[in-house]
Amino acid sequence: KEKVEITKEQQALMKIITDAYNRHQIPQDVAKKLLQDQYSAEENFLLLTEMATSQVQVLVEFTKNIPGFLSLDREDQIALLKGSAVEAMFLRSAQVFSRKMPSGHTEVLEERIRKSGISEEFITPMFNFYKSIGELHMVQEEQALLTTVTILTPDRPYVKDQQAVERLQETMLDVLRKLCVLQHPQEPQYFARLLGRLTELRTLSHYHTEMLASWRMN
Ligand SMILES: O=C(NC1CCCCC1)[C@H](C1CCCCC1)n1c(-c2ccc(-n3cccn3)nc2)nc2cc(F)c(F)cc21
Repeated sequence: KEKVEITKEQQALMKIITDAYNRHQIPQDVAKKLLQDQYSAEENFLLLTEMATSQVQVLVEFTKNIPGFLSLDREDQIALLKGSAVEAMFLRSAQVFSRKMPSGHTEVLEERIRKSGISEEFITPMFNFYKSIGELHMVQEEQALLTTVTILTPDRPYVKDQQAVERLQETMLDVLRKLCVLQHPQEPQYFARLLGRLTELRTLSHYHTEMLASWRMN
């Protein structure tokens, strides 16, 4: 069995990305807001647009800290951000939902989201995704690297130099793979499960436009 070891450079890379990921949290905690009050479908829709907008700004700031990202072609940087914004938003929502909360809070939060105005057909796939992320019990380094791998997806629309993005993504995947082996030694398939979530994430993100269009306003 080969000894898996994270190099000094990979350690430094992971620290930069994790610190940036933790620094760029959403300003006010939306989970707390949703637990405090019940909002109308219109208010929830507005809250979602506000959260999604601030999340995009957070995402732009975060990508500036991904070593090598700013060396990519400028237009490719924009194509990667545009292509990953919705996935990053659902991934962050899943991580917010999976956070350890006082008992009973997650159930209330789930109920508030179920009743927020999202149409029925999207509720199940969305919560299936949230729960499958929760079951992974990711450490924060894994969360930060998974978001980074999602942003550095070479086959987004309009990306010109896919090789350059692929090289960056490979670098991140190598660190993430080693981290998974070290963090979850009993589960050799953990890394593969983690990447499988990205497929589920992409599918969920295809519903995004329809989810907004079908928001049940009273
Ligand atoms: O604010 C949210 N997510 C943000 C976005 C940025 C980063 C942080 C979280 C929302 C929220 C807006 C108010 C109503 C109720 C939902 N949220 C969502 C969500 C629901 C639907 C959508 N849709 C996307 C297109 C159509 N629907 N996106 C996110 N899941 C959540 C899970 C939580 F634990 C949770 F706490 C909130 C969550």
